[in-house]
Amino acid sequence: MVKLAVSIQKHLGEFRLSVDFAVECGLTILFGPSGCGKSSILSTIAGLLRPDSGRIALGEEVFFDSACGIHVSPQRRRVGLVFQNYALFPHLNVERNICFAIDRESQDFQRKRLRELLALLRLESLAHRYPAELSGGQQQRVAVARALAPHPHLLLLDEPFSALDPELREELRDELKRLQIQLALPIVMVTHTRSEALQLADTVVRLEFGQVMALGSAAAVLSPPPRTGNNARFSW
Ligand SMILES: Nc1ncnc2c1ncn2[C@@H]1O[C@H](COP(=O)(O)OP(=O)(O)OP(=O)(O)O)[C@@H](O)[C@H]1O
Repeated sequence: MVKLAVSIQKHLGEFRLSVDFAVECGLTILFGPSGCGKSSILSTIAGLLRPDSGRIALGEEVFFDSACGIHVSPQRRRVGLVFQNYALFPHLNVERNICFAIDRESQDFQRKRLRELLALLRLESLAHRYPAELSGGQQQRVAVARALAPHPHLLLLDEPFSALDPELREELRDELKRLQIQLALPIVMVTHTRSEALQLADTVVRLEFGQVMALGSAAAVLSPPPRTGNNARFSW
């Protein structure tokens, strides 16, 4: 199985991120309270944020290694990233939002890949709608289709369900799990919702104050909180 290994340090103003973890690829959840460094970790894996030092590798592919002077550009990492707000282009319809991310080998290739992605994310009937004409869940599916378009080796999701109502969250969690299994694609997802982590995770990395506090199965890492302490910051 491919392993994602992240061992990095980064100063962000007063905040110090210092994490060292390796996960077998499946669905990994980065879990922790607001401000603990989850999104910053995703950004370093995607290549949008450069660590001060350390190493990031996915299997044999080294994305970053300060000791060897390696910093692969985001475009060359083959990492798909879905932001919290989905970041769709408002002036492009669903089809064109997705096509934007498909390698332009040929028109036939592009049409074929577009059909595959529309079917995979169940978006066929929405292909000509604009983002403003879609529900939050539909926008999220378009964002995932766009992230998958260039055949990434890793998919990163930053709180993908945060804007959705509870019923839709449940449905889309199931869809995500289906996708992950169907595509055998490693996924790293950020959440601070415990139920989400319990339902989805093969591995949970629990973070606090820019550091890894625990790593393991969801059941092991997310055991019920003690009665005292400041766990109120988590969504238990
Ligand atoms: N460019 C920056 N300059 C200074 N501080 C930053 C910068 N980016 C992030 N930070 C700080 O780094 C810390 C970690 O931020 P990050 O967004 O990674 O946390 P998070 O766990 O994803 O939070 P949330 O769950 O609220 O999205 C925060 O304290 C944040 O204020």
